[in-house]
Amino acid sequence: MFDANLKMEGSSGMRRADCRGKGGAPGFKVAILGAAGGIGQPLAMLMKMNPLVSVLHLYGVSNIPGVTADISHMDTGAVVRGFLGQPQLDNALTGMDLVIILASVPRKPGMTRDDLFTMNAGIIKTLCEGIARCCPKAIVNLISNPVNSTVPIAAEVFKKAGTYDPKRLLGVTMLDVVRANTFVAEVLGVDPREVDVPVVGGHAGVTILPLLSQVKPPCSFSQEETENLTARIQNGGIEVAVAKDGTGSATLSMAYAALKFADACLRGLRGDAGIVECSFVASQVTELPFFATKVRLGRNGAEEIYQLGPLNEYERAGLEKAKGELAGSIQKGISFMSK
Ligand SMILES: NC(=O)C1=CN([C@@H]2O[C@H](COP(=O)(O)OP(=O)(O)OC[C@H]3O[C@@H](n4cnc5c(N)ncnc54)[C@H](O)[C@@H]3O)[C@@H](O)[C@H]2O)C=CC1
Ligand SMILES: O=C([O-])CC(=O)C(=O)O
Repeated sequence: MFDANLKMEGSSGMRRADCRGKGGAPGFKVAILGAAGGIGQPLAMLMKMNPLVSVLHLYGVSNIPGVTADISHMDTGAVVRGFLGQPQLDNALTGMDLVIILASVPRKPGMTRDDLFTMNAGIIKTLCEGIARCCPKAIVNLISNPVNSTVPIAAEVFKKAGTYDPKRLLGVTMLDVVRANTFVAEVLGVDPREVDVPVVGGHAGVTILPLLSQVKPPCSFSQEETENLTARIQNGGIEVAVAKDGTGSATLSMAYAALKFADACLRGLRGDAGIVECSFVASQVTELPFFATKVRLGRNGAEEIYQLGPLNEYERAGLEKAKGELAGSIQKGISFMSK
């Protein structure tokens, strides 16, 4: 019964799914890798609701048939197809415009994101080799932790394959921005949708650097508010992982943030003007080869990378700490690929 979508690779179920797709709305082809996990399931649902998506490929190593069948019953435009296990990776990726990578292991309380390196580095390498083979022009949204190291790993894989385009590889730090907007709005007593906090650096601990002096609408915070807000934004991941008591890390807010970022990338691909979001990308803003700042998203990915803007003394000190930790995490990713 399920197999409407899984057996579809070469079965009558596939033919049914394809037929339904033929009259589908024009739009982009999106693959989610790790689609049956904690973030993957709600993200798959949100992407199925996104009118910019015409084809949605769900790839993973377990539970893909059920998630695919379930999502495919939603009466929205995107055609959904499931792909289970590494032998189906290439089919999942072929022809994709945007690939969102979640596949990996999340952390538990007491672990740092870096503790995930050993488990996740090899997974990211394999998936990126697939992207280089099957959809080298796709925009890649890399969510799997530790982002500060997985993005350099992905860059090295693409360089090795001769497909590297730094504009198309985007580390997702959107959840830091989402959290910053929410926590700042709480302090200001305003609607979070009216708040815009740039968060720069990377995606772990002190490398997450909210620029509270650049909040829009313009506002000011006491030193105590600045320190508390910065600490809460930097520790947002721990706050959720501790509350989940060992059962996982942030999934629902991350799916929301991933949708927000992927939608911005798709609007950029469509040619919309003025799409600006924060992302961890190859960068010359600092002496480090990768750094998160605001970037302008366009038909080719991150087409323009913005400078940091004026920093106050507290932020300048935060920047030095962030760069110290980031340098090691980036090097760890690069070294993994040179072994
Ligand atoms: N960038 C960010 O802001 C955030 C990143 N994350 C990270 O996102 C990642 C996913 O988190 P969750 O969805 O909560 O984890 P999860 O464990 O619930 O889901 C991960 C999925 O990946 C699949 N998977 C594992 N190995 C795979 C492989 N070799 N090939 C394909 N699929 C594979 C698993 O079967 C599972 O379905 C973690 O690395 C987590 O740390 C989480 C929250 C925020
Ligand atoms: O904290 C974690 O492990 C997951 C994550 O990256 C976040 O929630 O920001």
